[in-house]
Formats: sequence, structure tokens, C-alpha cells
Amino acid sequence: MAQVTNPQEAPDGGLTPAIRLRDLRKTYVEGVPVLEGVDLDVPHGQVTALVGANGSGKSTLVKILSGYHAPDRGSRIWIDGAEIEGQIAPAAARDAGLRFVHQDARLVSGVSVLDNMLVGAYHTGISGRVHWRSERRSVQALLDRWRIEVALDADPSNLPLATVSKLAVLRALRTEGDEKISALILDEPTAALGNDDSHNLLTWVRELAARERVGVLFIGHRLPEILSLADRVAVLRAGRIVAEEAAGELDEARLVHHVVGTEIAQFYPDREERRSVEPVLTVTGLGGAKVHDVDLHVGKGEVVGITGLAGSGFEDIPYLVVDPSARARGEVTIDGHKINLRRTTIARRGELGLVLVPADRKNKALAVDLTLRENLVLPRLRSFLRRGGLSRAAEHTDSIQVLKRFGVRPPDSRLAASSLSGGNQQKVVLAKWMSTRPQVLIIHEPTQGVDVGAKSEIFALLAESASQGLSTVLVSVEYEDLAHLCDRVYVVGEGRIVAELSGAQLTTEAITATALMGTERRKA
Ligand SMILES: Nc1ncnc2c1ncn2[C@@H]1O[C@H](COP(=O)(O)OP(=O)(O)OP(=O)(O)O)[C@@H](O)[C@H]1O
Repeated sequence: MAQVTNPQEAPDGGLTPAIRLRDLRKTYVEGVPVLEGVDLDVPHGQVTALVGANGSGKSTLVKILSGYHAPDRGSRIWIDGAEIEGQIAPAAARDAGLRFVHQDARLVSGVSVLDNMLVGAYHTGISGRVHWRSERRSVQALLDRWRIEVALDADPSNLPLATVSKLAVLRALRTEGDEKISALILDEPTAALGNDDSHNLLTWVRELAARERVGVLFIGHRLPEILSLADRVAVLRAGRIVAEEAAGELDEARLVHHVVGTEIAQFYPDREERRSVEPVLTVTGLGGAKVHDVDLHVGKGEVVGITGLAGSGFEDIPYLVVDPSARARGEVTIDGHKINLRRTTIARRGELGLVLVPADRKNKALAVDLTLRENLVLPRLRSFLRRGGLSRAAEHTDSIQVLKRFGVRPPDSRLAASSLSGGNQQKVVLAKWMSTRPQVLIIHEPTQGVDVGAKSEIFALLAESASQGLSTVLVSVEYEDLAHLCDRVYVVGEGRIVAELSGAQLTTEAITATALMGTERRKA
């Protein structure tokens, strides 16, 4: 078990970093090391971004720091100059001053912001009663200090995602008694945010790091944002740090090269001229809690985007169209077949050729306990029937082919889905649904948490499928991707379609401006 020893022994010869790693190693499966001797410093008062391809070991490194995994023998870790030996106990990580905010860190809905901020840390008097008035005052002072304008009694489910993320960071930074904070580790906190929100959060985190002298280790995949807002960037590849530079001295092309190990010849696929044809999917008067009177259509082989500011309601559209439990109003037809939005089952919609790949892959899209083969063949079981039984051999051959085609690493169909890194799980989900050969594929945030190399591969696959006639709906906050990949983009503001962009109008800037103005116009 870990203990803190020899605070003076850190070999830094001057400034003590918040976190220092030397020769950090981790092997889950013998012969397949994930971390092969990582050396990394996270200085106080700065944001150090850790980037790397899917499966390069970023989460493993974080989980070693949080005490979830033990590092291999010989690995050395110092927090604020004090060496921690062996596996870090979670309490020791906290005592040493480490704090974590994980990607899916959320506040509890239906419980006030105040309670969310205090949970587990109420101060009581001798009587054991909570001093509500002073608790309110102290939380309010904290929010004021960090310019978070939110009512303490608000329900977090109604707040912008960026505000929720900031509250999660402040909650992680709470201290008790004489506790100190050395470092804050943020594991992909911006994955679900739109560009503006994510920029806003990172600017705020950078100020927080500088003002509080906390060392921030920031894990993320959005390279432009990292280059403009981190102080330093460290790149993890093949189990080692292959580059560690001031962000200001790096450019995107060189960073991509460090991450992928080679050049990416062409990030976005060539645009094909697609003629407008008979619609395969039509949506008329679609409505839900946050969506009103949405009309849209998608032609055969068309790639159509749906976007808006995060929280504008556009994110609800795919679920209203595909999931009867969303209890949508309106009409949807697929290839001329009318769907009863409240009665037609998801399976029946699938038979008609309408398929959704949801954003929440862990809860909604992947059976993490099953193997990759089982996940991949599940929606196509009938095609593996041979003389009344399922052919394991056919399933095996097919799933290996699919894994290779979608660049899943490792392409081993016997692995449990839970053992893959987040980005590789996403590739499996896409592979699973794209290989059912649907007529209309709706994909919500297809590249969330996916590395830059795999992203480019996924875009090429989407373009190829579209050219073979697949109608695709991309529902995303990634405006630049939409501008490059789509034939048309619907922009939603306050739950209604405020613009339809195509041809020369379809640019990143136009999507951004329309998303912002659409909402403003409705407010005016
Ligand atoms: N508990 C585990 N058992 C076996 N292998 C594991 C386990 N956890 C992770 N791995 C493997 O370790 C490697 C690194 O995974 P990790 O989740 O650390 O990557 P990552 O860099 O965080 O990826 P991503 O960007 O996709 O989230 C992957 O090949 C993964 O399959």
C-alpha cells in the first residue's frame, strides 16, 4: 500500500512540480505493455495537456494517479516533491493534493446546485446540524470568485453544460481543514461541449491554474483548442512521451504528426457533387419538450447535418425520430413508409432501414460485458444462420474484417468491449451499425473522444458509404467537420430550424454565426 515518503528527495534541483512521473510503466496483459517508461512533469500554475491516439494509455496514466490501477514495479511518482510508492490508495491521492474530474462528471439532476456543491462536505456545529446560512454564503462566495452566475437553488439539468463543468471543477477543488491542492486532473472535460463552451471552460481553467498555483493535467483530443489554451503539450505514443513542448511553439501539423506518428495526407475526404434526389427520410412538424415544428428531409446518399449551440434542442432530434419512448409529435416517413412515432418499435424502424448511433455509447450503444464479436454481430444475427444454427466461424471471420476496416485497435474479436479504450469503443459502435447496411444512418457526435487519425478514417468511411447510397444524418456541435462533410446543414436555435445551409453558404463561419444569431434572434 502506498505511503508518502521523503518529501525532500525529489530530484528537481529547484522548482518542485505538482506531479513528477519517472519511468512509469503499466502492463495489463503480459507481453503487451501500455505505458513503457513515461517521464512527465506537471508544473504548478500551468495547464499541461496530455494528448495521444486512442488506446495510447492516457486514461491508464490517470487511473494510476487516482489509485484505480497499480503501476508496474520500478515506476516512480512524486506529488509536490513527496514520493508515493506502490499503488496509490485513493485517500492517499487526495491527501497528497490530487483532484480529478472525469469526462462524465455530472451534477445530480433534480438536486439544487447548492446541495450538489456541498454533498459529502456539509459543515455541522456541535449539535450535528448543518449551518445552511453559512454554507450558502460560502458556496455563493466561491461562485462569485469564479464568476459563475447561477442561482444556488437552480436544477443543474437546466444549466449550460459549460457551467456544469465549471461547477464540477470547483466541487473537486473543495478543501477540508488544512488540506492542500497540488494538481487537478481533467480527463476529457470538453468532449461533450460545443466549441465556444469548450473554449470558455479552458480559458477559465487556465486562469484558475495560474491564480491558485495548481498544476493542471488536461486530457483532450481537440488539438486546435489545446494549442491555443494549454501552456504545455505532452504527446503519448507507443507507451512513451514522444514530445513535450510549450504550446506556443507547436503548430497543428506538427502536433498531428507527433500523435499519429506519420503525416495525415488528407484529413477530410474529397467532396462529391451529389444531386438532390427523392427524399428517403422526411420529418414533418416534429416536436418534443425542447423541439418545435421541425421539418427536414434527407435524400438518397445525401449527408445532412443537424446542429446548433449546445442545449439549443438540436441534440434531441435524433431521439425524437428513432425512440418511441421520447414521445414525439409529428410525422416521419422512411422510404415512403409512415412511422407511428409513439408506437413503431426501434426494431421495426431498424427493419425499415432507420438506425441511430447515439452519443452516449457506454450506456446506450455498446454491451460492454460482451466480446467485440458479439457486439458486432448482434444486429445481424440472422445473416449468420447456417443450417439452423449460428456459425461461429462466419461470425469470427466477419468481425475481424469489420474491426480491421474500422481501424479498431487491437482488432481482436475475442476481447470484451470494456477492455478497449474509449475511442476504440466508439469505432466498434460505428462499425456495428454501419455494417447493418441501413438506408438512413443518424449519428450523434460520431467522433467524440476519437483521436485525430481515427477521425480522418471515420470521415472517409462515411463519405464512402454515402457514395454507395447511404443517407446519413450527422448530429454534431463540430461545425468545421459538418462544413466539410455535409451536403446540407440544418441549424437549430431555441428548438426550431433557423437556417438551412448548402453550397457556397456552407462554411464553418456561416454555421457558427447562424447558430449564435438564430438563438439571439429568437430571444429578441
Ligand atoms: N483493464 C484493462 N485490461 C486490459 N487492457 C486494458 C485495460 N484498460 C485499458 N486497457 C488497454 O490499455 C490500452 C490503453 O488504454 P487507455 O484507456 O489508457 O487509452 P487512452 O489513451 O485513454 O484512449 P482513448 O483516447 O481512446 O480514451 C488500450 O489498448 C486498452 O485496450
